Amino acid sequence: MNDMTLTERNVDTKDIKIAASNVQVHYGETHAIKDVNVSIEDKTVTAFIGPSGCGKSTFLRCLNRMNDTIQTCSIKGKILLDGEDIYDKRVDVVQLRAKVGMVFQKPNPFPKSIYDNVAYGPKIHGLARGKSELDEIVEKALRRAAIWEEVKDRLNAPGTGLSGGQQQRLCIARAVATEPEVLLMDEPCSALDPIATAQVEELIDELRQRFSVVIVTHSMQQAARVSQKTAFFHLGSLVEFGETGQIFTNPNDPRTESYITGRIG
Ligand SMILES: Nc1ncnc2c1ncn2[C@@H]1O[C@H](COP(=O)(O)OP(=O)(O)OP(=O)(O)O)[C@@H](O)[C@H]1O
Repeated sequence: MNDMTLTERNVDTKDIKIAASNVQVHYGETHAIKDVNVSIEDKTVTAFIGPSGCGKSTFLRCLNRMNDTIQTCSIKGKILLDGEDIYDKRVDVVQLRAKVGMVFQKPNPFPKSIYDNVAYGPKIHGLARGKSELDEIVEKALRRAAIWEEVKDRLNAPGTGLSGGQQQRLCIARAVATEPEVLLMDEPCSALDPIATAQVEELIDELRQRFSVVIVTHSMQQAARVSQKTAFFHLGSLVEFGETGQIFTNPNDPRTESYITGRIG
């Protein structure tokens, strides 16, 4: 190995996981996303911030075609996952959503056992060859979501019987069980108390060792704590995107500054 190779390896060039270009979203007449271009890096937490109604959730949902289910919603532009167009007609949306998993604002476990909540995805995607392999996948996912110790003795109890914070970690376990490459989180802590929020935030930091996490949050403190990259949206436009530290301490755009100092929002 020569010196050149060593130098090149030391350069922090993260792979681009998702590249969105010229994305426009309409709900009927409402122009919700206006010409957004952004690259989401692998093994990075990217936070989407901005005032209510600015399009954060809409844009997040474009990244795994969650908006497909909304009749009035039309999307233009291009979103590439590892260079492949996710809106290509040949894309299997169920497979896409296994690769690009999602955790919602309100914990939404299925009305099934804790075990079945996590086993469901791996089962439908044929990830386990038998019961013991499925057991292993379920345990691994619950461990990764930092909830295994709390539920290992009651795997057959209903998921809906857990506390809010536990339910949210169960939903994270369900999302990671299919070995996603990207995890989208839409205000995942807004229904949680400060202790459960801290647990989920810690978990987000661990999850990014394995894949890329995109989180919509209303809490600027949370964005500053968990993310490395921040995107500020305003009235459907992506106003500013950059290193989280820079966005919060030295924003380039006056609108970003107004938002982070509490003047708009
Ligand atoms: N299903 C829908 N049908 C019609 N309009 C919608 C729909 N979902 C969102 N919108 C509109 O699109 C715009 C962007 O909404 P979106 O929920 O993406 O914003 P947001 O930044 O996530 O807001 P919040 O922080 O309040 O959740 C808003 O004008 C909203 O009213």
